[in-house]
Amino acid sequence: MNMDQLKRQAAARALEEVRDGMQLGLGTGSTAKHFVELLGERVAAGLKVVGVPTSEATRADAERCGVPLTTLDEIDHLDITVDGADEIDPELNLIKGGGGALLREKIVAAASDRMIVIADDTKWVPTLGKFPLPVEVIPFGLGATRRAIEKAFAECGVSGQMAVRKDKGGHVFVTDGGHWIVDAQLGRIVDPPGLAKALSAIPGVVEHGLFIGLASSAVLAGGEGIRVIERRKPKGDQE
Ligand SMILES: O=C[C@H](O)[C@H](O)[C@H](O)COP(=O)(O)O
Repeated sequence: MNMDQLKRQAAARALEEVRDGMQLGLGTGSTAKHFVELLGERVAAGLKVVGVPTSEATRADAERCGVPLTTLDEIDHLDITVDGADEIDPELNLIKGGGGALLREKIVAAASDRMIVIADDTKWVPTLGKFPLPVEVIPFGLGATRRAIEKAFAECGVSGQMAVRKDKGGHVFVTDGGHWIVDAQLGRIVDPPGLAKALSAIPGVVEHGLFIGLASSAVLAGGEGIRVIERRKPKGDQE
């Protein structure tokens, strides 16, 4: 089975949790796209749900697949968000934002009763950090923001190269929110909750790709089948 088939399997397993009448957060990326497509098939067969997309790309996919959409202004909570991840650790802390959608993804995940992370099992890591950590920043004053980020890294016992993300054409990548992304090659993040807190406190940092205490479960598809890992601590508990 190839990687794409594994991603689709994980998406199909998460879909089993969806019930009629649910309000869903729709993640972004190649794995979440499978979920939106499979959800669209269920909607066509009569399932009644509404979704809040976490990016313009997912909005377009959902519209194409016939999934009815709403916003967090029109509804007051989401039952489940299903989203992919770039790395998942045994505490179900995540690195997200490889596709640049981390800000909306985090807003949507935080508004959800449950967040189910779907992935092929190569995303499962003992320690976060091999995948470059995306930090979404305001372009104004970027030099000062970068220095503050470096200081936060040092205080949290990590260091590494930082680079402003570029698109395929070599232009600065601009997020759906109109911001830029700095990717930091940290290697090994020893204290993800501590680093998340330090980055969130920096003016100029809009959001970062550390998702701490947000995932309720992870569905990992691998050569030997599907593993579902439940979070031990309640949602929002960062200790
Ligand atoms: O910004 C993008 C998201 O955080 C994605 O969920 C993450 O990058 C994983 O994407 P994929 O399923 O394509 O590996």
